[in-house]
Amino acid sequence: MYSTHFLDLPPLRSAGGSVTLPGSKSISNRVLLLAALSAGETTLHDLLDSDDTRVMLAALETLGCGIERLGGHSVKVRGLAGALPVKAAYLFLGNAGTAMRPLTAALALLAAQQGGKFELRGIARMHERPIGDLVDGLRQLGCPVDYLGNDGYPPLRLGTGETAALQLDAPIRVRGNVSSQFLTALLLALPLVASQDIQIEVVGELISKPYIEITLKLLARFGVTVKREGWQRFIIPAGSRYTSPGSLHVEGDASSASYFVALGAIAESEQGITIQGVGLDSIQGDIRFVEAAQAMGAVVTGSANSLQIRRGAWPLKAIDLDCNHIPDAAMTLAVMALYADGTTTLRNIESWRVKETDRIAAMACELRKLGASVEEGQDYIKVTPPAADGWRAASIHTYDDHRVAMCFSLAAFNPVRLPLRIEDPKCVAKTFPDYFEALFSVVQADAEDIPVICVDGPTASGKGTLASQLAARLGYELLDSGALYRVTAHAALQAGLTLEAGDEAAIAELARALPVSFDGDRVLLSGQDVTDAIRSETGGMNASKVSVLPAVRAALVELQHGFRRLPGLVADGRDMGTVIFPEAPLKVFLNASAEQRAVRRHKQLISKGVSARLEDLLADLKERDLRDTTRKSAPLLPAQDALPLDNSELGIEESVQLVLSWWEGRRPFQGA
Ligand SMILES: Nc1ncnc2c1ncn2[C@@H]1O[C@H](COP(=O)(O)OP(=O)(O)O)[C@@H](O)[C@H]1O
Ligand SMILES: Nc1ccn([C@@H]2O[C@H](COP(=O)(O)OP(=O)(O)O)[C@@H](O)[C@H]2O)c(=O)n1
Repeated sequence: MYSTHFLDLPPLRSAGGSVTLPGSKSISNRVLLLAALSAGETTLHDLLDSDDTRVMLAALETLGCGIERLGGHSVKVRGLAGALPVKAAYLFLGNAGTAMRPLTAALALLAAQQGGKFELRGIARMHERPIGDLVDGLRQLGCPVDYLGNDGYPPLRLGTGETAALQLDAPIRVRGNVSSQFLTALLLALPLVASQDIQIEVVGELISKPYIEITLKLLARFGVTVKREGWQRFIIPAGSRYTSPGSLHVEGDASSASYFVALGAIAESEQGITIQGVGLDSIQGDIRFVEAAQAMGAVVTGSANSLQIRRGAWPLKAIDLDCNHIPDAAMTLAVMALYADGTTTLRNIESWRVKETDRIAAMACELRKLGASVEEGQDYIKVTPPAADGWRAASIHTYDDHRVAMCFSLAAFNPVRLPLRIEDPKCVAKTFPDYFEALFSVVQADAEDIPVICVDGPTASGKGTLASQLAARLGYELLDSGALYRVTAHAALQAGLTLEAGDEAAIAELARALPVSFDGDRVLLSGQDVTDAIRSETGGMNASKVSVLPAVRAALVELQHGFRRLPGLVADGRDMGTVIFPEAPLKVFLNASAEQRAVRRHKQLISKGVSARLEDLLADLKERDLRDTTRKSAPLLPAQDALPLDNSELGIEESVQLVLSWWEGRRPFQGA
């Protein structure tokens, strides 16, 4: 996951390959609860790992349910078979609506039936999210429920510790036009107490039917078949009992699929995009996004559990669509509209106004930043793409809304090759923590569009420190080119070679196929951790010796170019700006006095428990400087367009901030 303040996407060119989607949030939390309420053990595979599911798992453990994490995205749940081993508990449910509502219903009923007492709380925002309709329904059933804060909102106390008689004769009436999660909560909970037929009556038109359908299908997997009359009446048959299906795979999230369906429709591609984990048999309503994408031009084929998408019509075809059936995925259509041949109108989307943010206002504002013309109504949005010369490099504000962040990433395919900034990219954690990693695994940019920041300079000037900080703040890849010379020298010595010109060809051959890999800050040679060996002062001196040999330098060029990957690169070395990435948009030449550098290195070594004499270090460092600056091949010199930075008097953070401000000055996102 990218936890940076922002993530800059270079202009993207094409796409192709396969992505596996994280599990559906709605399904994950429903099956966790169902498995916990069932008799028997259930192994759940492909669960979503997110804030909401973590909260649910913790709550179930508190309630005495056995949870065994099997690694990957699998857990084994030992069900409670409807019994309450823990009769009193305090549950903190964060901001997880998909945990708060169903747990409220289930625990209120079980507390009344078995004499329990539970307190359910969340974060402040959770205490502003209404729950009154559900509480009214539970009170009709005879469950004692108390508001501990404001009436109509969590926190709640469920039960009194005594049993209470349940009234199951009269139909329970719930309003259909409020959150379908209340109806889902009752449907999940009532089979626990179905000593007789129990009826739920929906008053008014039921919204979000696809989500109720998911609930009913999952109940059936756990052995409970609810009868329904249209969408107005649901009957839970007497004697219903949850039984474990043994194991169950959670489908990939169909709303998350929309970004990759759109990607397939937008990007040039030889092989197309394949989505694994969700397909045409999906039980999720948002799978119907596929039809909307097809109407805009996507060519989609699929099987039960996967989808293949290719670009069809280009430009995309503008559409006019009622999006009531796919409210979440429809945001993706608003971004696809940037590539359409006219004005796209998305109607019946008033629910966007009350989601994570006012999504109609948010989409309109951000689309306009890109240059689109947007008309916004109470329940619709009309998007007209920018003219070819009307596109702007925008910094997209994401409103703590995962879907805004994900759908706008597709604007990086703009035809005028402008980069795009996504603010607060970690907001995708709500449903798809590794969204950007998944995106980068299937998209390509032209190498010259992938930005490189070069940090060159002499030993102990702070290059490594500065470069790794820059990479961390920008979410960029890091190239520690010195490590490659260090590993080459190490491999040469291991192979019995000298580090002199006589062995140049042999060392170069080794370097050309160097089996080096990086694992965090560990350096591996043929899978063996050689970090400590190469990071020694002798390792540095040996590197300096092999780095003089032109054939060795040439042999390492391709390996270094390979580090230029999405979304960008910070490269640290001696010749990054002069030889390896001469067209890099920012080059920094770092320096500090030899004495300062010797003191820094001395401190660094002492802190690692390595004893060293300052005078020796100063002499070594001067020797290395001399060799690096006077060698014939790629000597240590500032590139002509490098910005010098003498950090003798600057702290680390000051240096980092200064270079970040230089970088910002070269980015096109004005006023970001
Ligand atoms: N601007 C700075 N001010 C003070 N110390 C620094 C600064 N930059 C780096 N250092 C310290 O100097 C030492 C050498 O830095 P390092 O990044 O390893 O240098 P290089 O990669 O250029 O050899 C480290 O202990 C680091 O914490
Ligand atoms: N791009 C590079 C990087 C390192 N090197 C050589 O490799 C040696 C070790 O590099 P390094 O960056 O790991 O060393 P320090 O600056 O951290 O001491 C340097 O002294 C250079 O001689 C190089 O020639 N070109």
